[in-house]
Amino acid sequence: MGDTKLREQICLMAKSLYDRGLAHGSTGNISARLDDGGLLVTPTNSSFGFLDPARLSHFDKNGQLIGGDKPTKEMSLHQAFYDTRGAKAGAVVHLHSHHSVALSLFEDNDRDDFLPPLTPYPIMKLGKVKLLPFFAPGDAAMGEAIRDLGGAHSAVMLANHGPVVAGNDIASTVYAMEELEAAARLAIQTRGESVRALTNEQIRRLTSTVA
Ligand SMILES: O=C(CO)COP(=O)(O)O
Ligand SMILES: [Zn+2]
Repeated sequence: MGDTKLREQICLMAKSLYDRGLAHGSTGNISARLDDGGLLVTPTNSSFGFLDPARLSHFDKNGQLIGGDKPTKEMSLHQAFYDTRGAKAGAVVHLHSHHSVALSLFEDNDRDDFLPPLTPYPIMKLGKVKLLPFFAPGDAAMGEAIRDLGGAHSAVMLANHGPVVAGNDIASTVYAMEELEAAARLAIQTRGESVRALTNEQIRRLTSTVA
């Protein structure tokens, strides 16, 4: 996407997340690829509700900061997804969304498949979400942890911190993130109840026809 349009889209998506309580205070960050291989990134300590398109951090295709405010302190996290997922990664979104964080606090999570398989869309849009250990905001070690996954996951959950999703473009990445949060919410609401989860066969069919 071109510069002007992408700036507008990042700010529009960020405000939509903020308005619905998915990105409170100054939490979260977004990055997205420009047509020329550069990156637009939300500035550090900015609120998703009040982003200025003209002040987004702008990196050229060689990773040099060439404009805008100081970028998010989670650049290592974002860069690790771009480096390991290649052309599949056109945008990365990180949030501190409430239900995803809440679900990560329980001891009995499946670390290789964080979300219980209750409904189709999270499976279709995210695949298996890897649960990673806690990393403090700004810790470059989380970038290394993503690199260690070798690009196998489009979504990870940082325990006690927040989810990170990479996707083809800004819109589909935000939508996938919303699936993660909705699935975590459903998992919490049904926790301890005797629910009918999707069967392995149903999951297999969903993942073989991902759209
Ligand atoms: O989510 C955040 C830290 O993990 C927000 O950090 P930034 O304000 O630097 O983007
Ligand atoms: Zn964070």
